[in-house]
Amino acid sequence: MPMRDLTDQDLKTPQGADAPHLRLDNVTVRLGGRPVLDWLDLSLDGPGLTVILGPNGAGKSQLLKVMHGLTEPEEGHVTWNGRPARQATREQALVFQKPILLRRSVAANIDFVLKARGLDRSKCATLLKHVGLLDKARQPARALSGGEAQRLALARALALDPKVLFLDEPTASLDPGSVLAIERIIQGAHDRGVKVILITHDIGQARRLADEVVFLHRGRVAEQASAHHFFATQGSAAARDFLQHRIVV
Ligand SMILES: Nc1ncnc2c1ncn2[C@@H]1O[C@H](COP(=O)(O)OP(=O)(O)OP(=O)(O)O)[C@@H](O)[C@H]1O
Repeated sequence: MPMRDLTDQDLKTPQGADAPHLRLDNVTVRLGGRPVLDWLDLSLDGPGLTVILGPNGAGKSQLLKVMHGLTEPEEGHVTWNGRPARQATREQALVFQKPILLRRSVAANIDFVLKARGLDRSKCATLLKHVGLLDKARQPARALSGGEAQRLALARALALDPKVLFLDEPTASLDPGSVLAIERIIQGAHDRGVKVILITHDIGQARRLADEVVFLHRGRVAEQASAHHFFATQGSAAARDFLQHRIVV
């Protein structure tokens, strides 16, 4: 594995001329004969950490896939800085709740994406150190614990120097220590100017990390507000019920 000293530059996100601007207009996705995103409108402007909250089945994961350009909506448009979402995927990285790792070493999982994108392969060690996995570099990735695997998935995502990082429940079913370790990595990316869009069911995590909250209900944006405002005063009964751990209808 190529090794060299750490530099600040290794983890610095290249800043484009613009902070990212996302627009979804009238987005509809139907699955199994029913709309899971239903004429949805949403704008996310500038950097910061946006948390997407909502009950099970609200359409959060589908929304993330549409924003990332992985799924084409049947109706409507998704644009990043005016370009169709599918043309912006190389500036973005997505981490799923259950990371899919190559049957190779921990280091090879990072090296693979650096090589594939023609990026500086010598930053592999830097990234592994950043997520606390340098001592496991030569171990099989498939033997990592859930929390370690998720940290490797984050390192692999950060290897792409994304301007936007999509995270779909990255800390689900992890212990509190692992959750905090991953939150520190997410916060670090946010502090370096990466736009982070995070789905979580952990309200404490949303309070700790969010600059802005988007509350999704039945495939539509029920609320969008600064985190401070959202947690102080919810504008919809659905969001109030959600925060009070009541069943959202
Ligand atoms: N392939 C599919 N075929 C039919 N329906 C689907 C399919 N994938 C997802 N759905 C439905 O779409 C709806 C939205 O799913 P999605 O996974 O986006 O919800 P979510 O808000 O992320 O839920 P959760 O919090 O449980 O992860 C759900 O009702 C789900 O059952």
